[in-house]
Amino acid sequence: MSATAKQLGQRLEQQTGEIKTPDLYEAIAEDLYRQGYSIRPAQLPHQLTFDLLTQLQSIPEHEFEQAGIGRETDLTINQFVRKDEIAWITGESMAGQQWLNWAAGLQQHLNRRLFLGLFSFESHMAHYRPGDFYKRHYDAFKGEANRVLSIVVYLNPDWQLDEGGEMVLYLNDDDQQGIKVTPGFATVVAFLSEEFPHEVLPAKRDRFSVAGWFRVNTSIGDRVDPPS
Ligand SMILES: O=C(O)CCC(=O)C(=O)O
Ligand SMILES: [Fe+2]
Repeated sequence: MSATAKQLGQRLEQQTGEIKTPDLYEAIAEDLYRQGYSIRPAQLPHQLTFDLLTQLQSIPEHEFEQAGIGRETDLTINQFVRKDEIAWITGESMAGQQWLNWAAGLQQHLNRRLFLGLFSFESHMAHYRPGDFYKRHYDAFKGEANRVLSIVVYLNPDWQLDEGGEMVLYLNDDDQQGIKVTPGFATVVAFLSEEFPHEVLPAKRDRFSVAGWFRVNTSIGDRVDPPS
């Protein structure tokens, strides 16, 4: 291997291998500061990723629910928009708890570095069967001050490029091309919820992921929002 190819290999490895958790938090903070989103291939701790996959695959089919659109009372199920199935993470499983701890660490880091004022976190596991999709959408709407930061991690070992299932992150309303993210093992994506429309393309195989949203505290008077 020539020196340059070797250097390139090393650089790629640095960009795509597992890195220490504080370094990953900082890398995400810097990406968000610079561009409002962060794409970090294969960088979530691999043991955590593996444990989440094992946990997800152990959930009985009947505990998954058809994913809806919108919040609580106005939640609607629209199979033309999304077709995945989800299970909320409550921290009852060891892997779920470790994930919530990881996310709490990220929340703290981002609040310190970027003053985002993130206040609470909600998260679910998702299963997209072959052919499932989630059409272009925003996770939050401007001015509603609820979901501020979205995060998605992918749990799929050996994902091949021709298996589809990419998440396409669009940089604004007019962007029709977007950035395609392969849902490969331990890849982390974070983005400002109000700024980036995105979609999930259908895949040829089962696609497993964890998605989460950080909220700010929007309580007014004694109306508590978020509820927990
Ligand atoms: O799984 C993904 O890549 C993104 C999922 C998503 O956009 C969502 O659940 O809101
Ligand atoms: Fe989304």
